[in-house]
Amino acid sequence: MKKLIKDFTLDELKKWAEEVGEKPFRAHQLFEWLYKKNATDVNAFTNIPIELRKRVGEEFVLNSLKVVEYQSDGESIKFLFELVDKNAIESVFLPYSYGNAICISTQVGCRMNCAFCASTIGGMVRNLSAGEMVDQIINVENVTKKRISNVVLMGSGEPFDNIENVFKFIDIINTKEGKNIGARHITISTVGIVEGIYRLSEYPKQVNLAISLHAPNNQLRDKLVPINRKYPIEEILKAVDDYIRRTNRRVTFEYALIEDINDSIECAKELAKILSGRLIHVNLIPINPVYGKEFKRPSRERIRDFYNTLESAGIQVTIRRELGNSIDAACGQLRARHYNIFDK
Ligand SMILES: C[S@@+](CC[C@H](N)C(=O)[O-])C[C@H]1O[C@@H](n2cnc3c(N)ncnc32)[C@H](O)[C@@H]1O
Ligand code: SF4
Repeated sequence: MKKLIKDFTLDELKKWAEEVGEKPFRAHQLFEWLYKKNATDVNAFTNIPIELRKRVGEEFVLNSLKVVEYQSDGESIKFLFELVDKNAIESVFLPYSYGNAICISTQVGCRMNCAFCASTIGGMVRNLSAGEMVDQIINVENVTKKRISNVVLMGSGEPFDNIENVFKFIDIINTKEGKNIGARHITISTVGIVEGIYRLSEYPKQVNLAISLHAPNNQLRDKLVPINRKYPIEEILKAVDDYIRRTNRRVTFEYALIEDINDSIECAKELAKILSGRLIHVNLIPINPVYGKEFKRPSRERIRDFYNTLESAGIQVTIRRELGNSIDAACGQLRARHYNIFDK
């Protein structure tokens, strides 16, 4: 079976070149075509000898994704891709004033079972490889004709449930000869897998960390985020403190606001209390309604009151700019609809 060429780091591709009797600089040339020029057809590699081009074509898949559909709301664009094995994944292109961001998927589905998330409907199918994550960037750039400067791992899947491939992906996109995307422009969002947070503290690249908290106490979080029973809030905060101590980097806490569930002033006060004194920032996300789930978005006033309570308690807080609401933006919805997962 053919391998995906974007699963290879530069060093691995150099090794491959040597194994087939070529000079290591050929790997640099291949990287240039794949990541600087976003080429997906081996015939375009004009500075590579024809024999070697033939070999690359025989041994490797150059593009692992097919664009099935994309929807735009005038700003963001949501993509549905088909993988070589016919599974489907989503990515979202988000233009910001500071540059273009992409929200990528790290798994087909997710096994964490969060109550309000469409990604987990239908369960976890498989991990994505590093190259399949890289290809989300390449394909979105090729369709939009825009360069991506920021990457958030906030699509379907739990990045720390697929940590080796995620670190390899970061290596490939961060490499100067690859996409050359700065580590500080890459954000990993986790449901709070504690071992992953400790691994990230030791990871040499300065990527950002976001924690999906969504509740100020274990009683409520157990219901919304079932993996909390394994990794309760106090264990997550311990790991976050360790991360901040070692990296001196600010951590973001994501809090999806759900009407009458976690949006009371009491919840805001409790949240401020457990987070205060840390180098952190809270990002409030008014929940995206998910087909078949009962959760509702709070009123503007209630969101504002929650925000004000945190701010007056000295917590740095923002409300997420709502891009892509009209396009099934809640992660996993496009894919779930594609496969009629909602009806199963
Ligand atoms: C889809 S997850 C992927 C990354 C990782 N698994 C996590 O939970 O952080 C990215 C973010 O989207 C949030 N999310 C999931 N479903 C949502 C919904 N219906 N509305 C708003 N945010 C949602 C998650 O809680 C998380 O903060
Ligand atoms: S919110 Fe994240 S961890 Fe939870 S089910 Fe969705 S993708 Fe998985």
